Amino acid sequence: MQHVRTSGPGDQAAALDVAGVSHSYGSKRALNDVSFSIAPTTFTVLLGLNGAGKTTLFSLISHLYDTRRGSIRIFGHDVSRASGEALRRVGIVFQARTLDLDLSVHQNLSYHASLHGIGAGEARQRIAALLDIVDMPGRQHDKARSLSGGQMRRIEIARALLHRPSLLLLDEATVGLDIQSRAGILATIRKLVETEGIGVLWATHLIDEVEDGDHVVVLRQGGLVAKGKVADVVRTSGAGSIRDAFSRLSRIDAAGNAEISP
Ligand SMILES: Nc1ncnc2c1ncn2[C@@H]1O[C@H](COP(=O)(O)OP(=O)(O)OP(=O)(O)O)[C@@H](O)[C@H]1O
Repeated sequence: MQHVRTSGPGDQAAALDVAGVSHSYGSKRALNDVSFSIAPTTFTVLLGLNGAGKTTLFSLISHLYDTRRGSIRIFGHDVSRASGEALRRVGIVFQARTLDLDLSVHQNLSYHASLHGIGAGEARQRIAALLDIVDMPGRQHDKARSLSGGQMRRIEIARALLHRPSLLLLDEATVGLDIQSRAGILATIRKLVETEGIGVLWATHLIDEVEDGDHVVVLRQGGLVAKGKVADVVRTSGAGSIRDAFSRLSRIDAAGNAEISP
């Protein structure tokens, strides 16, 4: 993986720079000294089995939790010290469903547009354009309750893009969806990298969501066990495929210890 380091905020900075981040819930260590960077306009898969620490990392990046050990920078802006500047550049789709089911698609989106200071006229145009991008054209007046799980996810993706972020984070965005909806949403997000030039961090435990050209960051029990381009991770782990590499990298012995050192 390309590792971009800069001394301060700016366009040349990494889209996301996670440096030496640890987090504990009481005595439970959920993340342990995790460091990686993602470059702008790349699709990076954050891979980890249940409990690997993906959601904890997203909670720190989105400043739901304060980062007490290590630092997180978004385009050079420190999430703890300049959270407004940092978070303005990021859109987030959380694992849990967050649409208000009693509101229409437009009402759900325009509420968030106003939170971002987008006026009503601009919001209307932006919403129409985003519904096209997420393959839900003209669905402004549908009640959220009437949408399928996959369609709701698409609206949540549109909502995360309202303020034109340069980095999009998605936490298990396809969980609970059928195989066709999963593939469709993944294709939509991959296209966004090309057409909108945004960087994406896609968290999943599903190895079939990884493609050969992707970058991957692999977490196991809160530790980073691999990072880089798929081909590099496959080679360094001595595996024959990314599926095989993930299986080896995620392996835990009977005593609950990791079998392969990072
Ligand atoms: N609020 C909490 N209190 C205590 N422990 C927690 C809390 N949230 C997460 N953990 C623990 O921290 C570890 C990492 O959990 P996390 O949810 O970040 O992993 P994950 O990779 O997102 O898994 P999943 O895919 O199941 O959501 C797990 O051992 C989990 O049990």
